[in-house]
This record gives sequence, structure tokens and C-alpha cells, in this order.
Amino acid sequence: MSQYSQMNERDIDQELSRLIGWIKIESEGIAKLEKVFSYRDYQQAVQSAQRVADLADEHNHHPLLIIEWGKLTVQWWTHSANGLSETDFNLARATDDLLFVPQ
Ligand SMILES: C[C@H](O)[C@H](O)[C@H]1CNC2=NC(N)=NC(=O)C2=N1
Repeated sequence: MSQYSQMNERDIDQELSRLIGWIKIESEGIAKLEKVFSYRDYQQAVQSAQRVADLADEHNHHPLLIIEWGKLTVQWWTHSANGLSETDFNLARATDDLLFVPQ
């Protein structure tokens, strides 16, 4: 099994239960991992998006990013698998590590 193979429902649910704030959504018939991060203003959301973009390039795996005022939505899935792979979960965890800001 490659890091990019489509996962089965059981493995997806098990991995999901270990994450905080990430949900599974279905968009255009494709399962995706989504989390919304909140910020003080637009610039903070933009800067966070840039950090996720750098992470994505490092791994050659790219999420959908939606920037709004005070809000960044991140969606991970694997285009080549038409769904979720281990790589998406690894990068969801990496996104959390990257965007975690101690209060
Ligand atoms: C050629 C290149 O490796 C592929 O197009 C990569 C790029 N980034 C990617 N990103 C994501 N999220 N899924 C992919 O299948 C994917 N494929």
C-alpha cells in the first residue's frame, strides 16, 4: 500500500477519532478532511495560509485553502486516489503542529 492509496472507511474513522477539529466532508463525491482555523484578522489568516502552502510544496501534496476575514479553511484529500490517503492524515497533523499558537 502506498502512502497515497485510498483508505477504507474503517481506517478513515479510526484516524479521524485521533484528530481534533478535523471532519470528513464529501464534496463532488470525494471524501475530504476539513478544518477551519480562526484568527484575529485577515492578515493572520493569509500568513497561516502561506505556511500551509510551504508545507504543501515540501511534501508535493496540496490542500484547498480558503481565506476569509479571521478564518482559514483547509481541505486535504488525494486527487490521484479520489479520496483520503495516509498522506492526508499526516499532513492534517502537520497542519495542526504548524498553526498551533500557544495562548
Ligand atoms: C505530479 C504531482 O506529483 C501530483 O500532481 C501531486 C501534486 N499535489 C497533489 N496534491 C494532492 N492533494 N493530491 C494529489 O494527488 C497531488 N498530486
